[in-house]
Amino acid sequence: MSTGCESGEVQMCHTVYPLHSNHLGELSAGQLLTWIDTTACLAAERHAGVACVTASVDDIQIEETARVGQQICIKARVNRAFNTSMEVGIKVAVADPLTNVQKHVCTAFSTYVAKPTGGKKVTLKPVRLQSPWDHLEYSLSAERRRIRLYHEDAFNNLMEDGLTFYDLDWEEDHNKISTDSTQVESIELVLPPHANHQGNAFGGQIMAWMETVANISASRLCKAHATLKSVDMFKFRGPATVGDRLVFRAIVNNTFQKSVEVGVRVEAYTCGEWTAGKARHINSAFLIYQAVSSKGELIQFPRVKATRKDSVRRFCGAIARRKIRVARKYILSNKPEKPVSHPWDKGNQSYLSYNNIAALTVLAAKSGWELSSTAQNIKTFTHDENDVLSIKVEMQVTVHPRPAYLLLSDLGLRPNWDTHYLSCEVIDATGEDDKIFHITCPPVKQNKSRDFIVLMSRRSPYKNGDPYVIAMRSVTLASHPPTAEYLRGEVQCAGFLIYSQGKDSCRVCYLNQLTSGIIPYIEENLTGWSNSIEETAFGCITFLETAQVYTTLL
Ligand SMILES: CCCCCC(=O)SCCNC(=O)CCNC(=O)[C@H](O)C(C)(C)COP(=O)(O)OP(=O)(O)OC[C@H]1O[C@@H](n2cnc3c(N)ncnc32)[C@H](O)[C@@H]1OP(=O)(O)O
Repeated sequence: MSTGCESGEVQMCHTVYPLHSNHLGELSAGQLLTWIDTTACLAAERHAGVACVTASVDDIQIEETARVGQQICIKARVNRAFNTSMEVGIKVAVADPLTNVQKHVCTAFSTYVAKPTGGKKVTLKPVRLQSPWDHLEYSLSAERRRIRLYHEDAFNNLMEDGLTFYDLDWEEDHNKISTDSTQVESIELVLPPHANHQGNAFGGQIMAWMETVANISASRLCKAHATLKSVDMFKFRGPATVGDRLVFRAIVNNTFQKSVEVGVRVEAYTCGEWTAGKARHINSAFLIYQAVSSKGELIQFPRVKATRKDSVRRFCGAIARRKIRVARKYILSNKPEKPVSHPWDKGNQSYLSYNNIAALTVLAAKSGWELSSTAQNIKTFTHDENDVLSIKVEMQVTVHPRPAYLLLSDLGLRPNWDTHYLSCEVIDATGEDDKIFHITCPPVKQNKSRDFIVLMSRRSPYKNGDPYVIAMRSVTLASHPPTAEYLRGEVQCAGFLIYSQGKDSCRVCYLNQLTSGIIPYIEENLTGWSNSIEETAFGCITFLETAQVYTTLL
């Protein structure tokens, strides 16, 4: 292990030996979590100059598996010191000595608190910022801290909604499974090798034990060897010390299409507390597993049957956590985005119009949409693939599909039902079915108002059963360049598909493949602070049901 360079970075390198791996010869997730925690804590202590404890660990997505014989390199550094706590950023890579190929395993952010000395809290010195990267991480860490400290409130908000906004019987599915057989209980005694010199059990060791029981629980449901894909944000509520008995209880909370969430609760007891049955709840964590079939494909899971009060709470909790995870991933990602707008000129108009319709049709047909809420006649879904997040809102409307199509494709009417639209005017057109709109939207988070230049292409069904399609994507128009008045945003792929459901009823699906220009408008919804998506959908249904009378008169 190196002592770190000038920048305060601490590195740990290991060759993966059989003792670090599972029966498949892959580095065990528990061992990885232990190394991550140790390296990060040492980076924190290097900055603080005193002993530190792990307060919390943000979501970790594990992108690559390391195998026996490969080398793991963990780099950790303090991004920002707050008051008594600091954020440590960790990067893990795996290298194969035979091929020299290096791959990214995961990025993690942990918070460490300097242990009080002589009963007094230790105020940390600020971090010395050198490179532009240091400055970027410094400012992003404040945003991450905000989300971290509100994590519990965000979760509680979503749970309140979850119970009102999720109808467990929304689909008739007789293949739903019970998770009762996935309950696992295990006990560990904290011995000196599991603890630091002050006798506190290492956070990484506790995480490794949690992973062991969670893995057993997930494997029982998968009927295959489960692999840890991600760890939800969690906090260390209180310490465990040498001599404590730690009881771990795991159970599968919910399944998504190709993953399962396992919840693990850890209770600590001294010998006396053990006999008296007085538990200290020191940690709860939620781990996401996947499993591969004998054909090498990811196993698809049936839905979970939640009947008892407790299993309903765990079922809804898993959906709420998934929402927060997805939101965090996209809100905090600072990956550069390629511009999505193409110039709208005579040479490519038909191509852009075709592409507009085709992109929306392909987005709608994708598999892997995860349901996030159900409420009366509205269902919302998310789709998270290759770092692209999309949302879908399905609305049941008692309107013939044709008036719904005419009303929704007249974007000038949209400010009547969608508060995210301030104004919308036609600025160019090649006919009734392909129009360019200039849309303005209200400011979010003290930023300027945004505007969008959007091509709307619409098509009636060619044959019975096809939907009406209204597609939208950004284009650039030389006559309407970005101005100082607005932040110019972009729409990658959005719009409506309207399916007939009998004489006077239709299913309207709104889809949007999110870009950084759109995320600010639904960020609070994604993180559980508002129901703006559902409220807008209610507005849309009411608008269609009351306005249709006018279109039928046309
Ligand atoms: C070598 C390897 C060693 C590995 C190290 C370990 O494993 S240690 C072992 C595992 N970890 C533990 O045992 C820790 C158990 N937990 C605790 O002891 C305690 O919960 C705690 C010290 C972390 C926090 O205690 P309190 O909540 O009472 O303290 P207090 O409210 O004053 O908060 C102290 C600082 O922590 C921050 N803080 C509190 N909870 C937080 C959370 N979930 N995520 C991020 N930061 C948090 C606060 O904002 C504050 O920062 P500011 O002051 O900056 O505003």
